[in-house]
Amino acid sequence: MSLGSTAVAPPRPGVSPRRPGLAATSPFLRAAAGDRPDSVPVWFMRQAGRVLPEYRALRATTAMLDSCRNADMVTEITLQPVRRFRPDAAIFFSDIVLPLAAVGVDVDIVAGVGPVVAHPVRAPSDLDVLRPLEPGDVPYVSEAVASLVRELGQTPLIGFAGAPFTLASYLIEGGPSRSHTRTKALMYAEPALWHDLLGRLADITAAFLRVQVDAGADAIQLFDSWAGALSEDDYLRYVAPHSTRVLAAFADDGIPRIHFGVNTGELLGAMGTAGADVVGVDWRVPLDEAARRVGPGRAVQGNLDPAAVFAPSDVLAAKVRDVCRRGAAAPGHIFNFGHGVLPESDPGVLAHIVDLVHQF
Ligand SMILES: Cc1c2[nH]c(c1CCC(=O)O)Cc1[nH]c(c(CCC(=O)O)c1C)Cc1[nH]c(c(CCC(=O)O)c1C)Cc1[nH]c(c(C)c1CCC(=O)O)C2
Repeated sequence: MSLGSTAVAPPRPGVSPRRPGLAATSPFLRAAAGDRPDSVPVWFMRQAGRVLPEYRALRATTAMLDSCRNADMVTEITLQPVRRFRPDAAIFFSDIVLPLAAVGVDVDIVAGVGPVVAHPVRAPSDLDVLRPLEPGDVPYVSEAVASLVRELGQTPLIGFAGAPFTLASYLIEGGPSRSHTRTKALMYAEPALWHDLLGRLADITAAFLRVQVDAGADAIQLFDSWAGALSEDDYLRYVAPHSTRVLAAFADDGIPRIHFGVNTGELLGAMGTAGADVVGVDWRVPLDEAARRVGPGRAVQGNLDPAAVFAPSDVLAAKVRDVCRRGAAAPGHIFNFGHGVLPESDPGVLAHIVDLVHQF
């Protein structure tokens, strides 16, 4: 398989290309496929970085996006939480804005703030910078994925990307936003510009995921973190067609596709229909109810409140068991938080949660 070519990879149903047999043995891959492994698989969104002193030490003198462009650092940071917590999957260390920077968008990640875009998208000419992403734009990604697949042994690697709506929000607002006001204003007032923008972002997202999958990623997660800001009607009209196109590009790869957003209780069915094998659920909807909303044939991922790590240990244990019990209502369940690990979390408590889930 040539990373430099645009040829479509041959289908490899249910089998990891670099690690044949993993699909049958990995609890994470089995649950994603709707099966019930002996123990409930668990990993944590944002497990790579944030809470680990060894991450902070490694990152001390390197800017966030520069660390994402260094294959050795990406490999090491991805492995750090795997060594500490022994989760059932690793998540690739990168960021949702990395592919935007790789095609030439002037974006940086400001500590404590998040992504900041120098020239927000406001007019048709602002779209010119959003050219297609080529594998050669992100050589460090294929290099890091390949070395991780060698290092991880039996632990599957999750590749990821930001979904078109969430990326569009950063591009239009110029940075993080609570209300997504400018984003919605453009969506309602200029539908042609909106669909041109989301179409370009879908292409970039699919190309970024393709690089990770062709290099050996065993699963993908599409983060539409801010889709919960939309009504179902608007989601279906303005967003779902583009996310569907991204996920459809991996229909023949035989790898699980996870689709996640925050505050998406009313969108769970729609996000599943957009082409996911696994729907990520935040902590606001109990998992048995979420499984009902997602509908048959799809697994769920979630959904412990990330703030539960600050609860007394008996309260935490009861909450973990409750999530596991309710998750059994779905065809498959992957334990996770309902959103990313909070930066103040104690790494020891995270390791304890992994043990609790495995003992369930
Ligand atoms: C919205 C979003 C972003 N990035 C991401 C999302 C979607 C997930 C979600 O909803 O939380 C996804 C992401 N970002 C990062 C990962 C790495 C893998 C992982 O551990 O999950 C993943 C999967 C690394 C990161 N991305 C970022 C950090 C922190 C940078 C640092 O250590 O200084 C990490 C480890 C920075 C970032 N990047 C972004 C934000 C909001 C921030 C936080 C800013 C801050 O609080 O300082 C954009």
